[in-house]
Amino acid sequence: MSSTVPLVVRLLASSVSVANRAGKIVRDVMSKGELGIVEKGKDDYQTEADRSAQKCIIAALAAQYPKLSIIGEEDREENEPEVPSDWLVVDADKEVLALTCPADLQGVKEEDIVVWVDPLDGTSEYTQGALMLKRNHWERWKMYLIHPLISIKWYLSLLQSNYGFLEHVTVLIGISVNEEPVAGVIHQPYYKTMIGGEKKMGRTIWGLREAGVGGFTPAPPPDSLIITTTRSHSNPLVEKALQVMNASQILRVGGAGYKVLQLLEGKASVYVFASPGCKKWDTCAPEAVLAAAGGKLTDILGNNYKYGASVGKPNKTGVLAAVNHDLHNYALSRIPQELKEALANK
Ligand SMILES: Nc1ncnc2c1ncn2[C@@H]1O[C@H](COP(=O)(O)O)[C@@H](OP(=O)(O)O)[C@H]1O
Ligand SMILES: [Mg+2]
Ligand SMILES: [Mg+2]
Ligand SMILES: [Mg+2]
Repeated sequence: MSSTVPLVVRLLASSVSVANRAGKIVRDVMSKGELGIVEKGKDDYQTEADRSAQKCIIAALAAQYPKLSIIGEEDREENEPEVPSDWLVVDADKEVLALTCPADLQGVKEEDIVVWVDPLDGTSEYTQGALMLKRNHWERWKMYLIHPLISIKWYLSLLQSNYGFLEHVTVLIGISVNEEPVAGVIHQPYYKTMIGGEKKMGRTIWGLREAGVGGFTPAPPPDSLIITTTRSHSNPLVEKALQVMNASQILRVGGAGYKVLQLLEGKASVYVFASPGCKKWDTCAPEAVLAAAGGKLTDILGNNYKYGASVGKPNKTGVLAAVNHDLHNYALSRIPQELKEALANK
């Protein structure tokens, strides 16, 4: 890899390749069927896929960039055992390597960078997707017994709905400099495309400040106000903020990464989550990619989160994001003062 390429660009290119490998780990754990679920707290789970994908990302990046600060969602063991050699990805995405680095980031050193890693965003959807897949095998056989034609149709529709859950899962790598997210990767392990009649699993979306975004086709926001929000972590405050938006539709999906993808692809106008619960690793990469596409992610009060190594990890005052600044302003103007205060005083 050419050392004339500025560090931030090289690190983003490496992160794209590492996220692809981590996505394969996420799929492999699911196919083996042994999820190894651990309950970390209320509505907060971890699986073997979260643990292994994080080990892969951190080991691969630390081996190439030893002075980086890397913060991952999952706890690390005191003496981490060595990872399999094929997890130590050294490739770097060629398209990203060719990007022009913003002038003020050209001299950035490893010591100036904090990388936020969410090895698997949407763990609830990952575990529920697995459960439904298991149930479907049984459902399939039951339906074959009843009527072969009906069963094929039903089975296909059931498969689609399961597949929909797994599509919410993403791998997030966010790169911050001077506390600000400047670049990021959102990898979607279960995104399916057909290339020349062959099925390809997974896609990787990236963004770099001033250079733009890649890995997908951006689309304008929908004509009417469509909100995207949590599927598995709602509460009365979250619902109150949804009511005041006066939206034509509310989409309830998993993961901060997936909700931001919905904004970028024109499926939703605004992402509203008026509650603590998300952490810096949930929002660093999505915020960077969204900003590179001209959008904005803040807390519910309209303030930016900071991503330095010593900041508190929880995003206590929620998330408000939109694909452009006008929509963000509109959504912010709809949030009543008492709701802002309720979150600020939590
Ligand atoms: N009340 C809560 N408790 C724990 N985690 C929460 C939470 N609310 C949101 N999160 C975390 O924020 C991310 C997005 O949440 P949601 O899908 O509900 O929008 C998820 O990340 P992970 O899946 O990486 O843990 C989720 O765990
Ligand atoms: Mg989690
Ligand atoms: Mg997450
Ligand atoms: Mg996670």
